[in-house]
Amino acid sequence: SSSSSSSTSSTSHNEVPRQQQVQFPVSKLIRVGYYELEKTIGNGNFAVVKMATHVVTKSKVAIKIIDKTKLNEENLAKIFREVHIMKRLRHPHIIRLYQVMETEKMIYLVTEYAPGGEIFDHLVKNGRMAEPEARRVFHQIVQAVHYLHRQKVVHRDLKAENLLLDADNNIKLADFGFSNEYTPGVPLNTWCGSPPYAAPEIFEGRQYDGPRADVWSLGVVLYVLVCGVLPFDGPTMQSLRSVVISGKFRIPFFMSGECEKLIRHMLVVEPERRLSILQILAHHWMSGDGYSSEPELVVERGSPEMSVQVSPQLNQLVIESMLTLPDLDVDTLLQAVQGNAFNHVSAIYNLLVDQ
Ligand SMILES: CC1(C)C(=O)N([C@H]2C=Cc3c(O)cccc32)c2nc(Nc3ccccc3)ncc21
Repeated sequence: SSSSSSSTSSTSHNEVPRQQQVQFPVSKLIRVGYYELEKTIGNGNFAVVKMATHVVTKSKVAIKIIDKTKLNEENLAKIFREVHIMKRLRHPHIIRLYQVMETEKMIYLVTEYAPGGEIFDHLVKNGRMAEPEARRVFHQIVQAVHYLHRQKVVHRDLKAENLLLDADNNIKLADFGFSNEYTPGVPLNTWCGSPPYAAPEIFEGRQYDGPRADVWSLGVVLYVLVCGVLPFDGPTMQSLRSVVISGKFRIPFFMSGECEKLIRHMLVVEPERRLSILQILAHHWMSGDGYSSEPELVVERGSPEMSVQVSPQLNQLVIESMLTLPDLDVDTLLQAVQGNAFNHVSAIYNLLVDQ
């Protein structure tokens, strides 16, 4: 029931007291670690992803909650590989892993939250992108994949559904479930990714060069951004397979000549003849109409910025953490200060630094 508030000092006597809003009791807060769980943003077969807020920093994060008891050996190994890879990545256009919490039955991956959702949904809602917008977005995607390949990681599941957007409509590459480390020159052979984005050599079940297969998927992504539809599609896997292997796709009237050239040099059936990432970045369409590609800040692995600098702000924070979160043990603090930890204190530090 609503209670009428007896008005306070500011109201003169003849004013009718304000009807106070009906106050609902605060819903029962579910806390995991130092995070309060909020709405569900994704449901996978073994995982649910929820938005959450850090109780100290008030930062918004996403938490991927995985029930280990529902996973077989293979999927469990995939999760640990995903975590192992994400721990090594630090790039403005790749979702950042902040913290890993594990109990007997559950794993909680605390990551950066991308409020803009999937670029796929953005295309469904707004239709195909104008080329200048597609150029800005695709440039960020190529930079993220270029960074991955420099870290000797292939994504293997690049698709519009895994390209998330942050609050400023910048790209945040997500979902490293299929990604893997690779050794240049050593071919891979695991069938991966989403069929409409998969390279011909993968459909043929042949061994394939990881980075070149990612480049094919990037070609499909660029086509989707500019056209709003898939270049290769079909009612059955068999018909899709044959159209991909044929390498035949249609260029709509509205696509610029430069964009067509770039796409035709990425969607090449022969992996060896496909453009490399560097050639894509150097392509005329990528610079476009005076598109100034300012170099993005990239924290390379092993660089001094990568290891946590014990800064005054961290010291201050450690003290505050001790005060507000009494049940922190000392080695959590020590690990965080040494850097490359993914625990409560390093999460607080990195969430504040990124804020
Ligand atoms: C933890 C992580 C990286 C993740 O696993 N997901 C899931 C959840 C939904 C989903 C998807 O729809 C596509 C890819 C990844 C995901 C995330 N989703 C978001 N934002 C979002 C916001 C509105 C709609 C969709 C995604 N931020 C971070 C993540």
